[in-house]
Amino acid sequence: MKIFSAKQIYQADKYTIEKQQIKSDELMERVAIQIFNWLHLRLQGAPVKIQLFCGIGNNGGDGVAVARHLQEHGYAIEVHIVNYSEKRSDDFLLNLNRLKERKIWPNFINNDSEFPEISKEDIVIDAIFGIGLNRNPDAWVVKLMQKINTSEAFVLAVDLPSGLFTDKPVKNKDAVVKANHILSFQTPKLVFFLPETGVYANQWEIIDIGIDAEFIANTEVDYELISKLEVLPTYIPREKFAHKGTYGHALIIGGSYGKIGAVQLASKSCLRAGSGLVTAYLPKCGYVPMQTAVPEIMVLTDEHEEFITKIKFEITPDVIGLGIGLGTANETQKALGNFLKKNKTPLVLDADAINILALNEAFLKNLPAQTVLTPHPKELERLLGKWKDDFDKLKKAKAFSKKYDCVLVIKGAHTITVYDNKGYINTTGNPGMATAGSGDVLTGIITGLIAQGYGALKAAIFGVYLHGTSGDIAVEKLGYQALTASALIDSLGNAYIDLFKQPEQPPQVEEQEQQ
Ligand SMILES: NC(=O)C1=CN([C@@H]2O[C@H](COP(=O)(O)OP(=O)(O)OC[C@H]3O[C@@H](n4cnc5c(N)ncnc54)[C@H](O)[C@@H]3O)[C@@H](O)[C@H]2O)[C@@H](O)CC1
Ligand SMILES: [K+]
Repeated sequence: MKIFSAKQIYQADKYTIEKQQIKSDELMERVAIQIFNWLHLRLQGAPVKIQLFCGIGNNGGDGVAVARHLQEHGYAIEVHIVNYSEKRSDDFLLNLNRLKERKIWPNFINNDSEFPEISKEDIVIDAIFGIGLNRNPDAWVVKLMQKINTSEAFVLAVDLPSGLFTDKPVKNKDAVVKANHILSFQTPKLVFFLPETGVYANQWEIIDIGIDAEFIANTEVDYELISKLEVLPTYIPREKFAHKGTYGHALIIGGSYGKIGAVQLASKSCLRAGSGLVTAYLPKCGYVPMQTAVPEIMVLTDEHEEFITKIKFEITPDVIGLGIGLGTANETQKALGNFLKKNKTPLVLDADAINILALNEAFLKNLPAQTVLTPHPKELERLLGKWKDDFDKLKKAKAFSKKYDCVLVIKGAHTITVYDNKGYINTTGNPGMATAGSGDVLTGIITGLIAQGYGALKAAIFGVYLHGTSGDIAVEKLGYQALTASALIDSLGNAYIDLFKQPEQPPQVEEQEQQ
C-alpha cells in the first residue's frame, strides 16, 4: 500500500473531487458517515457521552459532521470547537451551520476558556488538527491536549492524532493527543511507523473514502507499506523438475569462540528459507558443533581455532551471508578487507561485518552492487553517524544506500528497507522477536532467498516479511517472552504456507427451501 505525503493527500483530494464531479463537502460527508458507522457498530446506541473536540479546519469539519450523524441517531453528544485560529475552512463552516440548523449549539473553547470536564467513561473524538498542522500548537491547545490525555477516556482520532505532523518529527512530546484508536483516511501516515512518533499510533485503521484509483496507481511515493498483497507476486514457485542445484548454493561466513550458535541459526534459516545447498565457513572451534547440530549443512573452517583470519574457499556460492558472530579481531578485519577486494559474489552483511565496515570506511567502495546490509539501530548509527530524528535518519539512510548502491534494511518494530530513494515498511512481526539471534535468522532468510534467484531488494523485502510472519505464528503458541530465534526458524515453513491462506470467510447460512 502506498503511503502518501500530506501534499499528495491534498492532490488526491483535488483530483478525486474533479474526476468524480463532487463537491469537497461530499468527500467530508463520506468521511463522516464512515466514522459514524464505525462508532455506531460498536456502541449500538449505548447511552455513553461522546465529546467531540473539533478544530476549525477540515479535520474539525469532519468532527462536526460526525456530531450531526451521532445526534440524528440519538447519541448524547457535546461538541467543542477548539478555536485556535480565525481562518475557518469553508467545509467546516458549512457543517457548523448544518449543526446549528438542527439546534445543536457547540461550546467554543478559546485560550481563556475553562475546559470541559472529561470523565473516563466518556468517548472523546479528537478532530482538532489533521494533516494541515504546520506549526506547533499554542500553549493553551497543548493544555487541552493534556487534559484529554489524562482523562482516561477512550480517544478516537480522526485521520491522525492531533499534534502529529504528517511528514515531520514532533518536538514537544506533550503536544500530541494520545489516541486509543485512529481512523486514517485512504492511506496510513509515515509517522505511524517510525519509532519516535509510532508510539502515538499503536492502533490504526484505514478508511476508504473513495479516492480515485487511477490517481493512487499513477502516483510515485517515497514509502510503501508491505503486507501479503505486496509480497505474494514476488514469490517464486517450485518447479516439478527442479533439483537442489536449481535453488542455489549459499555460503554463511561468521562465528568466533562462544558465538558459533549465531552461524547455526543463520545457516539453518537459510536452508529453511529454501536455499538448495548451504555451506558454513567458521573458525575451527565451530566444526564439531556445526556438523552435529545441522547435518544438512556442509562446513568449511578457517585455519584459526577461535576466529576468522582468512576468508578463502574453493567453492563458488551464489550468495554469501557474512558477519554473524564474527567478532572484530584485527585479523578478522584484515581478512574481510582482503576478501572484499576480490569478491564478486552477492553479499548479505550483518552484525560484525557492518561494525567492521564502520571501522574501515575504505572497505565500503568494494561492496558488490546491491549488497544487502541489515543493521540494528546501534550498527546503523556506527555506519551513518548520529541522526537528529527519525526523518533525518531516513534521509541519511537513503543517501548512504545511493552512495554505495546497497540495500539498507533498518531493523526495528517496523523494519524499513531502503533502496533507490524509496522505503519499504514491513507490517509483520511483534515484540517477542526482540530476542537473541533473531537478526541472525533474518540474515539467513535473506541469503537463502537470494540463493534461489530473488533479486537483492526483493529478497530483503520478502525476507523481512517472512521473518515477521514466522514471529507472528510462533507467538501464538509461545507468547512474547518465550519466543526464541530457533522458534522463528521452526515457524518459517508455516510463514510460507500462510502466504497462500485465504482470509477466513464468515460461515454461509444456507437458504431454507420454501415449501
Ligand atoms: N482525502 C482526505 O484525506 C480528506 C481529508 N479531510 C480532512 O481534512 C484534514 C485536513 O484539513 P485542513 O487542511 O483544513 O487542516 P487541519 O484541519 O488539519 O488544520 C486546520 C488549519 O489550521 C492551521 N494550522 C496549522 N497548524 C496550526 C497551529 N499549530 N495552530 C493554529 N493553526 C494551525 C492551518 O492553516 C490548517 O489548514 C484531514 O486531516 C482530514 O481530516 C476530509 O475532510 C476530506 C478528505
Ligand atoms: K485529529
